[in-house]
Amino acid sequence: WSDHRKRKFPTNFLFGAATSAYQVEGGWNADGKGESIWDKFLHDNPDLVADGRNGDVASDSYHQWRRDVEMLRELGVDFYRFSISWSRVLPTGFENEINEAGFKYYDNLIDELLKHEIQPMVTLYHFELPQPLQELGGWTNPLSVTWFENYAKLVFRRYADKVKFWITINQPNTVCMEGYASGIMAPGLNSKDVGGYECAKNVLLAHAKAYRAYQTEFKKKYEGNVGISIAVNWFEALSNTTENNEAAERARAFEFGLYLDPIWSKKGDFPDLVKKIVDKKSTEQGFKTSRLPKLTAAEVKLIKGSADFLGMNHYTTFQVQPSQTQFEAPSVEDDRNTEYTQGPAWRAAKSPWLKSAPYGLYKACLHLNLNYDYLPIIITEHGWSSDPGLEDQDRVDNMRGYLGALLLAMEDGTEVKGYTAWSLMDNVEWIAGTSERFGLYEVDFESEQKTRTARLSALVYKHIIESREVEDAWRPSNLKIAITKNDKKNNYRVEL
Ligand SMILES: CCCCCCCCCCCCC/C=C/[C@@H](O)[C@@H](N)CO[C@@H]1O[C@H](CO)[C@@H](O)[C@H](O)[C@H]1O
Repeated sequence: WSDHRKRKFPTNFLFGAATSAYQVEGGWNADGKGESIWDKFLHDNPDLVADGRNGDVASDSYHQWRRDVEMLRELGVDFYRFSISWSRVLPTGFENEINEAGFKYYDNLIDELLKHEIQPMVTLYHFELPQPLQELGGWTNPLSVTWFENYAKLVFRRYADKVKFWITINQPNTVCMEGYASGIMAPGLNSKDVGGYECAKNVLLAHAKAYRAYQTEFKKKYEGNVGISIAVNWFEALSNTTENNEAAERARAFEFGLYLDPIWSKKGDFPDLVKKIVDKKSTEQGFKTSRLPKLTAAEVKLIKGSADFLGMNHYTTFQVQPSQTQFEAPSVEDDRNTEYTQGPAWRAAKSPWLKSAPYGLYKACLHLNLNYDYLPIIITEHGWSSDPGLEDQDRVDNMRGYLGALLLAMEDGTEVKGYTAWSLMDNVEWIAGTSERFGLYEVDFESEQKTRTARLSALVYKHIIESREVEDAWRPSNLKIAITKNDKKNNYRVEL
């Protein structure tokens, strides 16, 4: 695990930084933008936000996008992962009413990126459904599959010539289980028994329809890649007992297998383990049909193989044992029956769920290799939360630890094509507001321009990108960052 051989990222490995629309853009109702579920959720529940800062203004990227691109140039990244706000371009969610001013914002951003040879990696859906669609049931309505497909096609049509990396949906696990089951994210539904699973089915179908549409209409001409980002944190047994090993297997199946298996497993469909548990409990609980919806043979076929790459969002590791308390039933929690802890000695970030355990990334990568036949991966998010402050040594240590683990996983056969730091800048961390800072750049939320200043981690990341290696002892002489010409900039056409 820790020999001292020098390992380097290959020259065609891509480095990037990420944000999402609600978290950075602000301009929540500017120039004809419609209301999204996050606008409504936090306007209706202001007390939910830890420090009261919601996404109304956020980091003001709606106006500060030139500075954002300048920061990306300072870092020397190959690509910028950002999301399009569905409500900004289609205020009602439907394609009959297009907000040209909203599209203009993304036109400007994309053109500015390309002008500086930074590739746009566009996420079509990062947690923000247009509110009018939520009022029709949101992702629990089977029509959501068509709503998303139509929206995706419209955006593909507009940008297929400029955007070569697409992510359909960010973290279906979060969208469904935190939005519809636990309700701690928008739209805040508490449908612990059925809603989360219905959402999972529809989100997967929506993703697959968008993928197939790209294949049919755009792939040949534009040769872009379409993937999906899934939260793949690592879940392992708290100790080596049969009960704990089985609980860890359940955690992996419910937390990410539910979304990975239908796309990448040999037979497609939801994991057998999840089907077996939910089907059995549903019968015992008096349901006539399983709370886990069935995928028809045609749906299994549609979803299977519907991605050019896995966008892996990885932050941390959880140690798993069977739940020590009885969950309310019926519920996803009761189905999964797990309890998570984290190593007491692991360094803790500002977010209560986030501790540093780089070996977990290595194990997760090997797990994916073994179970999903060496699928191509781009790390589409990894990051660390802190208090404000420019000397973020913890973030630096975390990034170095995880990039070191990634190099080992690649050496051991994992097909990783790129890495994305979350986040380019401080932003609205959902209900944590701005109380948890994830940025390589600090944002002064009190200032008029939402002034951005490079942290130590920005300089270290820049050095890693330039040198393509992780040097623990490297430190800049000061915290000034400037744009350097990078002749070796990657040509983004990655072979997947
Ligand atoms: C003894 C302590 C044990 C702590 C156990 C806590 C149990 C918590 C239960 C699980 C909670 C899961 C938390 C994991 C969350 C991340 O995977 C998720 N937040 C990643 O989402 C992306 O992360 C960014 C930073 O949070 C976010 O800003 C971005 O929008 C998301 O795409």
